[in-house]
Amino acid sequence: MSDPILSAEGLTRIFRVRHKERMQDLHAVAGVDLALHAGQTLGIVGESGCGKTTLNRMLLMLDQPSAGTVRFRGRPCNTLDAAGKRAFRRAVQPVFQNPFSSLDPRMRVGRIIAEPLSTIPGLSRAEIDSRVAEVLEAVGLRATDARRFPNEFSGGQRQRIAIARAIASRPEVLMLDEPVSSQDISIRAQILNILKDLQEENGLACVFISHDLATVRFMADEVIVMYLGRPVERGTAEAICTRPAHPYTKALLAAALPPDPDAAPPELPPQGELPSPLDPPQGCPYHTRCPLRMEICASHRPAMLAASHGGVAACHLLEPEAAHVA
Ligand SMILES: Nc1ncnc2c1ncn2[C@@H]1O[C@H](COP(=O)(O)OP(=O)(O)OP(=O)(O)O)[C@@H](O)[C@H]1O
Repeated sequence: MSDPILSAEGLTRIFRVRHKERMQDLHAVAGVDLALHAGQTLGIVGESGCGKTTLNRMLLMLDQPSAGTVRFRGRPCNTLDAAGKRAFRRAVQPVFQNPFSSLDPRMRVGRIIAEPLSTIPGLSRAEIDSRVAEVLEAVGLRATDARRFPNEFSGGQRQRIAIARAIASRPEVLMLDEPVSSQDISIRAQILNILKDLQEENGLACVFISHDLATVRFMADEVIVMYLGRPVERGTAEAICTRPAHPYTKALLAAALPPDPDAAPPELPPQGELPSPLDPPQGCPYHTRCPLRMEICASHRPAMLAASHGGVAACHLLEPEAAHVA
């Protein structure tokens, strides 16, 4: 396989926050390893607060890790010089969740989309206009929409404008942070299909972040499931969604499936609330909600172990001596 375009080792972000009158460490992301190859889509899934956005911001070089390294084409991002950073900004483009706040309402759509093209030296006005028209059409809008302002468009159209801007500089990687969760259900499939077509036509690599495993399954090749800042399972989207090994992934999957009146209740509903990341449980971080917890889960954090689906999961049930319990 080719070298990864973007990769991370031991990526960790600790925020210092005031809690109950004293300063405390909050481990928003802890020890994430990943590698993104050309043309591949990596899904990152987990419920609100599990660290997805913080991870995305570090991968985009918008936030500094507290520990660990992000690499762009093998080079640590914190060693990139000005030219390296420009190359990174051109190659790695974000699409955020909310196109109402991510598009400047005072700028015409054409200027918004042309912004990332400023990282490409020597482009003429005509070349910029032609690329803007091309990407507007690629997302199903009209070239003449370049003259309009964002508030003249619906939410779904604005997200398409955000996608047009992201692809304008012919990036290698799209970083998609909940790109459809602020959209009406009827618009979601349309935007996901546009993204999938762009991905296939341009060989784009994508990081696709979502709380919804069904959406991630549609978009991603590989999936990392996060819980309280840590990866708890990873594998192919097909494996994770058909043969999940971790009880948390099973719970996410049950929540993502459309309700079936004839089906039995979900096998493993999670119990209780998500613990505070300021006071994470000892041992396995999921043990306080896990219906299959064993004694060891409260005291020992499980290592990532090979799962039968070919990926890995951090669960004591995968240890050979637990086989009789599973
Ligand atoms: N700047 C910050 N300062 C302090 N804590 C933060 C900061 N940013 C995020 N956090 C905390 O880090 C944890 C992870 O947050 P993050 O936004 O990355 O999660 P998420 O999975 O993206 O959730 P959501 O989908 O709700 O955005 C949360 O507990 C959050 O409160």
